[in-house]
Amino acid sequence: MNDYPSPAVPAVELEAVARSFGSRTVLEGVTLQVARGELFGLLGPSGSGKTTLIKLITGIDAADSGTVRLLGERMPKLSMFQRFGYLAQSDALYGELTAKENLQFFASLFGLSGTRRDERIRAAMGVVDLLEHLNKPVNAYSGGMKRRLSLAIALLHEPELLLLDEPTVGIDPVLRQSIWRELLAMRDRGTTLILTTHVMDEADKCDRIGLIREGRLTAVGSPSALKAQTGTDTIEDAFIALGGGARA
Ligand SMILES: Nc1ncnc2c1ncn2[C@@H]1O[C@H](COP(=O)(O)OP(=O)(O)OP(=O)(O)O)[C@@H](O)[C@H]1O
Repeated sequence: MNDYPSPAVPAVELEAVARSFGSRTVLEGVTLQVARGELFGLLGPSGSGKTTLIKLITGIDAADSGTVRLLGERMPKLSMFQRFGYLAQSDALYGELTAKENLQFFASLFGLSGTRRDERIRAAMGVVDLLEHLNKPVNAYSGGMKRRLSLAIALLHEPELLLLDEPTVGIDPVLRQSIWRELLAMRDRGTTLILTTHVMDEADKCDRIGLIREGRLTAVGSPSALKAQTGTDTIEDAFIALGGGARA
């Protein structure tokens, strides 16, 4: 018996999830299923609860009520840590170390070693176009390079599920396109991807989008279904019609 769930088990299942900080309700009544192999985008104004929701899915944070399941397992659960890749909104890197040393450190956490580790480091750094900067200390990296290195770390162990919080912020348009080609190729190989974005043309590339407003999931559907539902031609107009509004 392997420990992979059957494809019938959703990648992520949220049931009536709620989370508050003090007296402030940040998420309420969030129910959602993301299928395995799906590319799912979370959209919503700044402060609407996207990052909080991603953290609940990773198990970094726990819901106050409701259930969060990841690959069939009730979260939070520490042993699930190797099963997904997570790109946090802010980069968590060791500045004094080189990129390669950072990658080696995370590889050991993910249980990668030997030739496979070296191959994966080169492959992940190739995706983000940083191979020639492998031996540079991270302190000498630009903000965009740090973001790309963080993405390489999230991809390092070829996880079956990737959670990416604003993956292309600070990345130039050319590289953004090549990263998106890779994200779509991963999806086509069966990886589940859940990401947050404020970029409408990125939202358009998702299989389905969930719109969050003030902690509630207000609409879920494919980009074309959301456009049809609102009688709009662009996902940006659909987003506004569905109450997405401007950034707070
Ligand atoms: N640990 C915390 N303690 C208190 N408040 C928090 C905490 N984490 C998040 N919040 C609050 O919860 C709300 C939602 O934050 P969250 O980061 O989930 O929003 P977001 O949709 O990801 O925003 P952005 O698009 O700007 O990243 C915000 O008002 C934020 O201040």
